Amino acid sequence: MAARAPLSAGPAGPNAQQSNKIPVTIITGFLGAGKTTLLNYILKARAERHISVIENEFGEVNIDNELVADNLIEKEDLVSLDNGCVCCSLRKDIVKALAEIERRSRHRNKRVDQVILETTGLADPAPVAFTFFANPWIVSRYRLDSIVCVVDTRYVMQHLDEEASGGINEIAQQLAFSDLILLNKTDLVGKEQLATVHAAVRRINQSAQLLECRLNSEGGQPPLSLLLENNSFSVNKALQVDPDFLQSDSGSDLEISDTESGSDSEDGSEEGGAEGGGATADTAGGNTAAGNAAAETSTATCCAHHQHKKQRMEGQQQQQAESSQVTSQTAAEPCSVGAKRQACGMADGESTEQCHTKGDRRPKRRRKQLHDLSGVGSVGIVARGPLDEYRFNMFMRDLLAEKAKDIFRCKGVLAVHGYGNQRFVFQGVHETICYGPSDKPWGENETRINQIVFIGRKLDRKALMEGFRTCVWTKLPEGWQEFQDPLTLQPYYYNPNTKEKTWARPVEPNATANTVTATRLMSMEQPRDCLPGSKRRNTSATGSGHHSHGGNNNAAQQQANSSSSTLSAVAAAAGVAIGGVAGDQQQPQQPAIAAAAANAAA
Ligand SMILES: Nc1nc2c(ncn2[C@@H]2O[C@H](COP(=O)(O)OP(=O)(O)OP(=O)(O)O)[C@@H](O)[C@H]2O)c(=O)[nH]1
Repeated sequence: MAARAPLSAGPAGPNAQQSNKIPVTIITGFLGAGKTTLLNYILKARAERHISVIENEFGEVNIDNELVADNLIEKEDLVSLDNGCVCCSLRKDIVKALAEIERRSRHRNKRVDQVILETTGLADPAPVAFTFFANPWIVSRYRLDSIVCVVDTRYVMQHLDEEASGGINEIAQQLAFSDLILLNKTDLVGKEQLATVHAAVRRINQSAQLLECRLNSEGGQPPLSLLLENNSFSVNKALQVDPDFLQSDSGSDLEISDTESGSDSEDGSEEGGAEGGGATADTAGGNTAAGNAAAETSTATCCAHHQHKKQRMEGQQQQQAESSQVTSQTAAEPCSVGAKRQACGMADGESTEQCHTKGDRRPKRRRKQLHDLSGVGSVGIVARGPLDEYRFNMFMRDLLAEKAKDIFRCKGVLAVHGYGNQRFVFQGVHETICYGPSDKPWGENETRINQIVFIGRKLDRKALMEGFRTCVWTKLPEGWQEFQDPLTLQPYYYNPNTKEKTWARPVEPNATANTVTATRLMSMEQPRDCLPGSKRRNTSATGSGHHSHGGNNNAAQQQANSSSSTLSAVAAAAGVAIGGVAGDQQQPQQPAIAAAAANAAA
């Protein structure tokens, strides 16, 4: 895409350069907080604004694509990253996604005014944000406008308390890095709980703007002007939260090598073939981006060689401690951020990016995020054929009665017997379940494929799959009829020939044998040799692949690739396509689906 038309006429000079860049808003927030609801609200309320969306979903089934698609003007406005988590393994894929957005924009001759990136509910936004400063191609075209964090006021305290002891607290990280924090679902909490959440959030982030809202109801949403284009992301603020924000690490997924500087190869455009073709063409065509990029690359890191002690935030207290520590360092150290800004001739009010055009070092990649979510994983289930409503309700009721605390999130797109073409969307956050019709009906001849994902602790893949199998509607065997108990509405079955009566639905043997399949349990636990302090930290896993969350080692990779039950394979066996780039065949590499599907069948 050639230089983008400015959104508004701005002053000449560096600020004008900034305003020519496409603003990017990162939406973060824990599982089920309301990120997709926010995104859909923005897409509905956007008026003339052309918005492209990057969806990153953990797990191998991408339900959010379905939930967002209806609000897109065109399906090409959505690029999905569904093979892992952007903060761990897919940062390079962000670059590819942006190159893809640009390619489509050029192809359709349609400008993009705004990009919104929705991260997974477990992502640390810091490394994602870092990508917007470390990658020269991105720096030349995009600017990080703000990080918006959505908070589920009903469950946030539970998660803050629960995980603080287990290493990195995902929610605390998300809160700490955000510029705007939306305290959502205020309809589900009382004043006291709201006050507790307010105080807890403020302890973690003193500077972000806080807004209470009800994102799923009209009148409860903040005005768009508060959400987009408010230019509130600040590198200095990010450095206060994490002194390592612009520091290097030893990984390879975002490394900028000498040969890559000033070229687009790092950005994925070279590797991505057609995906990134646009970016390459621009650069080759003498676009100033390459120059900007090289300049930015060479110095983005006048801040990058600050030798702040390696520290990661572990819960609120440490974050606060770091915050004050950094403040004092900034004031005292000759190589503090503030000092560097002056050394670079950067006046107050100038962006860090301008500062970075005068330095002498290129950035290296920020340390790869390491999650340690012991016992947390996800299971995706695909079931062919409509569900029996009663049995599905009972299955979910029993499951949540036993495991609501451990099931952080479940969501799905379902077909239910007796409802014709009506497609259903199923949403669960712990025991809060929402289940209703989707705006998009099933196509007349579309195969009914249910997709559902469970994310949580100690998931029993086999039990989930077998439980779900009992929910699939099957034709009654010869002679049986269905009745309903008038009091409980529970169905029962009667065979007038044999006079048999049963509450359990009679099923022909093997009636559902091949209709239900589940992904392997994708663990989010950090493999031992990737944990801090290990000498065997993997640096080879790059880009798109099937990585477990934070588990980017070869073993995990091999397991993922050879898994006979990945959802892609399952989906292939079921005859559906899942995830990938909506409306485009040029997708990130998928495993050999046919082979995997054969394994799955075996
Ligand atoms: N009661 C209530 N429910 C809400 C509100 N906002 C969103 N929800 C519901 O919360 C559930 C989860 O919302 P999503 O937008 O899918 O959450 P998410 O953060 O995108 O979820 P993940 O992507 O899975 O992490 C859905 O059932 C929403 O309808 C709100 O203000 N009040």
